[in-house]
Amino acid sequence: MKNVLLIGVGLIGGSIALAIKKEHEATIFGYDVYADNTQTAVNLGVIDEAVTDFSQIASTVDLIIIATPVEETLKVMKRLASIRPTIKALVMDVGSTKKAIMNEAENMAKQSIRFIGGHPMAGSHKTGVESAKAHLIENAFYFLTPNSITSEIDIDETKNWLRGTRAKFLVADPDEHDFLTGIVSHFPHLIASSLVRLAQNHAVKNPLIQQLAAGGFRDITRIASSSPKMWSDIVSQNKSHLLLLLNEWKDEMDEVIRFVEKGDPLELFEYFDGAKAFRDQLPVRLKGAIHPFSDLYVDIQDRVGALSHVTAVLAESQISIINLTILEVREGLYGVLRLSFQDEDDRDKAQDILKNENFLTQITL
Ligand SMILES: NC(=O)C1=CN([C@@H]2O[C@H](COP(=O)(O)OP(=O)(O)OC[C@H]3O[C@@H](n4cnc5c(N)ncnc54)[C@H](O)[C@@H]3O)[C@@H](O)[C@H]2O)C=CC1
Ligand SMILES: O=C(O)C(=O)Cc1ccc(O)cc1
Repeated sequence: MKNVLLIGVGLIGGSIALAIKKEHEATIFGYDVYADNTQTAVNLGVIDEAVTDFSQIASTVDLIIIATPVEETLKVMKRLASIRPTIKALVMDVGSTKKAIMNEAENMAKQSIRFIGGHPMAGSHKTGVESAKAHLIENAFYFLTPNSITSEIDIDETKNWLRGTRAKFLVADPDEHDFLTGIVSHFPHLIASSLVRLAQNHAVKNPLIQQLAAGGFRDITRIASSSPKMWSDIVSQNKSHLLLLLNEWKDEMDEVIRFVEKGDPLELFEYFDGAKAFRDQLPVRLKGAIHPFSDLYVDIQDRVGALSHVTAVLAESQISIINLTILEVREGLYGVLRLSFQDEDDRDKAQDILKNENFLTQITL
C-alpha cells in the first residue's frame, strides 16, 4: 500500500486522485487551505483522509501532488523544501504554467528532491472537487517537464502513477510549454474575458445586450467563467509570452480595422475564409484536443414533445446528459439541440439511438 499526499483538493487534484485510486492501492491524504474542501472530498470518496497540516506526513509519503493555483504552487514548493527530514517522495504539480515552477524546482533539486512538472491539457471552466472525475483528462495531452536531476526512471514512475488518467504524455521544455499553451489557452482566455467586458460596458446603457448575448457569444466566452484566481496566477507567470501575443493581436486588429474601413468584399471574404479553413481542420474528436465534455448536435423540430422525446429515449438507455442547450429554434423551423455527454462512449451510443429514432445528428456544427 502506497501513500499519496494531495495539496489543493479541487477539480484537477480531485480528478487525478480518482484516476490514481482506479489503478493503484494507495491511501490518499488531502490538504487544502479550505478544510471544507477536504471534508467534501472525503465524503465523495475522492481522498481517504483529510489533513490540516502536511509538514509531518510529507516526509513519509511516496508521492506528493500539488494542485493549487500556480502562484500558490510556488509557495507550497518552498514550504516542502523547508521540511525536515528532507522529502523522499516524487513531487509533481498540475499547473497551467511551467517556467516559474521549474525554476523553483531547481531549488528543490539542490536538496535532491525529485520534482516533475505536469500540466494536463484538459479540464473545465468549473472548479472544485465536486466536479472531479477520474476520466476528466482521458485522451488529452499531458505535458511533463523534467528538470536537471530528473531521470528516465522518475519519468516512468510519473507516468505509472498517472496511468489511470489515460492521458497522452508529452515531454517538453518549460519555456516551450508556456509559449505553446500561451497561444492556445492563456491568450484566448484574455480575449474571452475582454469580449465579456466589452459587452458588459455596453450593457450598462443598454440592458437588452444581456438578453441578446446568447448563442455564439456564450460559446466564444465560455472560458471567461473560469476561476479568476487561477487565471490571474497563470497570466502573472506567463507574462512575457502573453505580452508578445497581445502586441501581435493589436497588429492583427489594425489589419481588421483596415479591411473594415476599406470594405472590400473580396478582402473581407478572404479573411474569414482563411480563418474558417484553419479552424475547420482543427482536431475535434482527435486525442489531445481540449474537450471538457463530448457534444452531439441534434436537429429538432419546433413542436410539442420533440425535446422530451430526445431526453426520454436516452434516459431509457441509461445515458446521462451532462448539459443541454437549444442553440436556435425559430417558430415552425428546425432548431439545433446541443447535448453534452460525460465522454465519447456515451456520445456515440446516444448518436446511434437518436439515429434509430430518425433524428438528424452530427458531432460538429
Ligand atoms: N481548471 C482546469 O481546467 C485546469 C487547471 N489546471 C491547473 O490546475 C491547478 C488547480 O486548478 P483547479 O483544480 O481547476 O482549481 P480548483 O479551484 O478546483 O482547485 C484548487 C484548490 O486549491 C486550493 N488551494 C488554493 N491555495 C492553496 C494553498 N496555498 N494550499 C493548499 N490548497 C490551496 C483551493 O482551495 C482549491 O480547493 C491550477 O494550477 C490550474 O492552473 C490545469 C489544467 C486544467
Ligand atoms: O475549459 C476549457 O475548455 C479549458 O481550456 C480548460 C483548461 C484550463 C486550463 C488549462 O491549463 C488547461 C485546460
